[in-house]
Amino acid sequence: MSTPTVGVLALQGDVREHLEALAEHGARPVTVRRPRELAEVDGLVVPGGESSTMDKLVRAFDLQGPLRERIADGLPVYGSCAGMILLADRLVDRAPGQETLGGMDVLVRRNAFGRQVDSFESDLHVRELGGEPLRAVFIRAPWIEEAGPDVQVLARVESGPAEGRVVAARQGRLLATSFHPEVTGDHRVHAYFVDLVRRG
Ligand SMILES: NC(=O)CC[C@H](N)C(=O)O
Repeated sequence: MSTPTVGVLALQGDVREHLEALAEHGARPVTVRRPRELAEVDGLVVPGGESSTMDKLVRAFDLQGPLRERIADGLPVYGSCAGMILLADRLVDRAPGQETLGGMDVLVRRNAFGRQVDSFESDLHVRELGGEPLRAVFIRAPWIEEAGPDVQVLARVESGPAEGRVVAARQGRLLATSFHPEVTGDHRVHAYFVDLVRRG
C-alpha cells in the first residue's frame, strides 16, 4: 500500500488543513461524509471542531454504526481534539445526550484546560516523532484523564498548571491528540499516522 487512501471526516471542523497535511506525506486524501465513502478508505482522520455537534452529524448522516464497525475491524483512525473526544470510550463533561464512537480505552475530559485558558501553545517532546520538540496548539482542548493498560502515552503537558496531563496517545491503530497539528507547518503527527496506515 504505497499510496494509502486516507479520509477526513468532513461533517464539521477543520478539514482542508488535514487533507493538505496528508497529501504532503504521501496519502491520497479524500473527504468522508457517507457510508460508501467510508468504505473506500484505508485510514481516517477525525478533525477538531465541536464534538457534540460532530456526534449529532455522525448520527444524522448514518455514520455512527459504520464508523464503529470499521474501528472494531481495525481501521487506523487519528482523532485530533474533538476527534480525540469521539474516539474515547468514556467522557467527563459530556454535552446532554452526547455519544462517542469509542474504541480507545480512555477517559477524556472535554474543555479540560478551563475557560480562562481557552487556547494556548506549548512545546512537547514526543519520542515517537524524533528529537525536535513539537509545537502543539490547544484550542478548548480535552485531555486524557485515565488510560487503560493497552494505551501508550505519547505526550504529556510539560509545564504549567496542567503539567503531566496526557495530550497524545495511541492504542493499536487508534491515535489521538488534544492539540491541532494541522494548523502548524510541522506535520510529523500526520507522517506518523500515514505510516501507521501503510503498515496496515
Ligand atoms: N478544538 C476542538 O476540537 C475543541 C473541542 C471542543 N471543546 C469539544 O468539546 O468538542
